[in-house]
Amino acid sequence: MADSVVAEDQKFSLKEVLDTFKLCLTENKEVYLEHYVAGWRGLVKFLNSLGSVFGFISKDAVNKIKILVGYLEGDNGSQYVTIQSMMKYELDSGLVDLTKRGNHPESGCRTLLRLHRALRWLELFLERLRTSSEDGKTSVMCADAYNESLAQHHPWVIRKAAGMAFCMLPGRLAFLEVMNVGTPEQVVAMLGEALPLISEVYQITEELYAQNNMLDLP
Ligand SMILES: CCCCCCCCCCCCC/C=C/[C@@H](O)[C@H](COP(=O)(O)O)NC(=O)CCCCCCCCCCCCCCC
Repeated sequence: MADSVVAEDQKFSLKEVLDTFKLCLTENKEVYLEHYVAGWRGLVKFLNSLGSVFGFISKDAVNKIKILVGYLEGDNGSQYVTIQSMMKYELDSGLVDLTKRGNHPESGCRTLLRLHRALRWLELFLERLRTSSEDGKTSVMCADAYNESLAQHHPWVIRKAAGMAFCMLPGRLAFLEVMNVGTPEQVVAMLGEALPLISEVYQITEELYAQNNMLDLP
């Protein structure tokens, strides 16, 4: 993918993603948009390294990353430092389509909500991977995590395409290897470190959207 947001030749490392999620929270538990987006960039790198069947998924993620980077680097970038400040700014300025898509189809809030839902999938999937046995099937772990989370927000045709892509996932060992951490035991240990961070960022964001009645933004 010739894309400046996620260059193809960059190698994925789980450590890098872990580090970006570590940077995500401010002292008073707000979520830095810059690091959140950087975490997603790292994950997309991983997805790209798995092959072109996942292209339609990474393309959508990259589009959403680009929208958010556009805001971060735009004239009102200072309003987009944290998810909290973004939400306040967009709501106060009437920049969010709350019930149906209209003048603001690509608000930061609705765009980030899509990635946020995908973060729940990631959390569920990585937890399955972490606790799986040697003969565990990544395709099944991935599909179970998806059905429990993101699938509820996707129409039939996307669910179907996603289901087909999952079947192309490498087996557990090969999968752990692409993470570039070391032995399977070391990957499992690092997942154990990464998951609470991902989970905390997810929970904080989820509560924020819930408090503002924005969990169903169109
Ligand atoms: C490792 C295998 C990767 C499987 C990825 C599982 C998620 C499957 C998602 C399928 C999304 C299909 C693409 C289209 C989505 C959009 O319709 C839909 C709605 O957007 P809209 O309201 O703007 O229309 N978009 C979304 O829900 C956002 C999807 C974002 C998916 C990002 C997935 C990144 C996966 C990263 C893999 C990392 C693996 C773990 C490594 C440590």
